[in-house]
Amino acid sequence: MPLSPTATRELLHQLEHLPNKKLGQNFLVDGNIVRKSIDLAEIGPGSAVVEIGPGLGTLTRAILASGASLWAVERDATLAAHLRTNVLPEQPKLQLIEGDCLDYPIAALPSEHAESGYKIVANLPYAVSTPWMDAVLSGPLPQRMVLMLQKEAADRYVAPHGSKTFGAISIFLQAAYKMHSRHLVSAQCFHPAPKVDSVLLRLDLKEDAVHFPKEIRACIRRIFTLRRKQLGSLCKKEATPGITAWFEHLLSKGYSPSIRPEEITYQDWCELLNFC
Ligand SMILES: C[S@@+](CC[C@H](N)C(=O)[O-])C[C@H]1O[C@@H](n2cnc3c(N)ncnc32)[C@H](O)[C@@H]1O
Repeated sequence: MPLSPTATRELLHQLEHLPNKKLGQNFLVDGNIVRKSIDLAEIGPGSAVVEIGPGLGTLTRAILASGASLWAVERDATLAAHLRTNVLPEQPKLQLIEGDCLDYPIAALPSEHAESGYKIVANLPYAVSTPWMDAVLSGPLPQRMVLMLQKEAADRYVAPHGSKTFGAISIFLQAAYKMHSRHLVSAQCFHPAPKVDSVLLRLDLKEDAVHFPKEIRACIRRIFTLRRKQLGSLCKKEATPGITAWFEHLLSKGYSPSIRPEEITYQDWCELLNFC
């Protein structure tokens, strides 16, 4: 396992591979962070786990060492070939596909595992973390996610209503997940060191998780593209009886007619489902 910057540089040299910035190739080189990710995930024999972007296979091997079964998706052809040659043959519990996580948000996880409870453990490619999360939220929802993320994205996921970063993704995530823990991770834990701050986040599925259907997620996303406008005029624009009735319900609860979308709590956004 290349758990030092030197070993990682050597392996990349052997593979004649330069880390690709566009694919967010910042490889983990810190054993403590790998261990922490596995501890937070609480996985073992019998667990079904999905990993996005296994890269050189560092986190991958640690997940497999726990005894879990793993489904992974890697977009980079060189890294996927490395994993097929050097990791797959010795790891019967690994299923790897070469592809884009936006097309395969939970890799090739079979539907029986997706329905009966699975976890996601990943050091995400930061550029696609939000559209990927949106795809994951289409369901079936994972029981737990332990994710390395750009701090800015993590902040949006857990932003409280009323803050500038509260948006559609905050509503969908907070309706379904509770944040168990959030740790800042130093840039020195990666090779090459990223220029942005990173956070390790654990999210656990709530017992009373609320799942927004696709059309309602699209409607809320449209509303948040005009987040500085008054919610009343945005609801009028949407022009559906459900959203009009929901807005009237908000007014009856004491919200001001000039309220903006970001000032509504995620719980009140969840009530939209009772009207649609
Ligand atoms: C931050 S690195 C993590 C690598 C490895 N898991 C680790 O922790 O060292 C992100 C990984 O995601 C891969 N990747 C980037 N975009 C992807 C996409 N759209 N779909 C699947 N994998 C992607 C990169 O090639 C890279 O291997």
